[in-house]
Amino acid sequence: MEYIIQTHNISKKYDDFTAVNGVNLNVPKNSVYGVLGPNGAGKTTLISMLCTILHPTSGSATVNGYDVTKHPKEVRESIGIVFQSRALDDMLTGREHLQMHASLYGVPKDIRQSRIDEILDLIALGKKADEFVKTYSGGMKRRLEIGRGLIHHPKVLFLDEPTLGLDPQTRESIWEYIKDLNQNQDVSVLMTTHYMEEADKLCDEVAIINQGQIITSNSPQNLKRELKADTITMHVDNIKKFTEEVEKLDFVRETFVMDSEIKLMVERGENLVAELVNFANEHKIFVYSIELEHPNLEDVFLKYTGRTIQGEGG
Ligand SMILES: Nc1ncnc2c1ncn2[C@@H]1O[C@H](COP(=O)(O)OP(=O)(O)OP(=O)(O)O)[C@@H](O)[C@H]1O
Repeated sequence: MEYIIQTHNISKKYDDFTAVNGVNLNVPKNSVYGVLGPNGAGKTTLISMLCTILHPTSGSATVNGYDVTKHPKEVRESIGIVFQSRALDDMLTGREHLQMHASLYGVPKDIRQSRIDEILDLIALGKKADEFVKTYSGGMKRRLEIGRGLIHHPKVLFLDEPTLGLDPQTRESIWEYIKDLNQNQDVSVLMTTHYMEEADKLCDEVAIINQGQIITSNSPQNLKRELKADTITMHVDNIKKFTEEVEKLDFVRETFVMDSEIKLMVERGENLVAELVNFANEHKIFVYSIELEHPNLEDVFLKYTGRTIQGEGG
């Protein structure tokens, strides 16, 4: 596997406080990779080191094959950065922001105009491209910031909390946009988030970071699978009898009965739905409905840290 970002025991101390503690990351090329963790976990510190904004206290990292401490210039040329702090000037237009950035990032003059048009097309600002940023919606501003990070065709885009503070609808449109960028523009994306749903929808792989350390990493799907805790909820006509019978089955780990519904904790629930309906029929029990739920990334976080991610002030 080819990796676009690799870190080897990278650490950062602020005086005596260790914000990032011996992190090893392997980010596959052309993936969307999520660094997940509560506020203060060390996410921003970690990506700041990868962007050459902060110097590691120890350990090393490469981005696009370049060492972040030995070849910071080459690293910077390889990356686009969209950080949390909004840095748009209300009194400039979207196009002017892109013009400024293109010149800052040394996009050659003869291709600057076409590059700006290309990015404007990509971020779909439409007529708003020539209006002041102060008239933009939250989503438009975020798209402009992302477009600005792409003006010099970086290989890697760093996104720090890309949808922080945005409403659910705008958030979804940014997600689609990031996915599209990754798939159609061959941009690898490293993003931080404390929104589990965001990581689940967007990321090919995630690393869960807590108190400066990676506690686990894998695809969201595998992380959830590892929990082995699917829930099957059934609504049946004779709950008492069904509960008695179903509790005899080996694959049923636990049951919870609520009114006329029973919740069964099982592993790999997708293989058991048909079996449970047949089982009920064999016992002359009518099934009104059956529903399968997989655990979410929030459950994964809870398992590894013993607390919820949002409980940390997210
Ligand atoms: N310049 C600094 N000096 C001292 N401590 C710092 C500094 N910057 C960050 N920290 C501390 O390091 C820890 C990690 O901070 P960091 O910003 O990397 O976390 P984060 O996971 O990005 O959190 P958030 O989601 O809130 O941005 C926090 O406890 C923070 O208070």
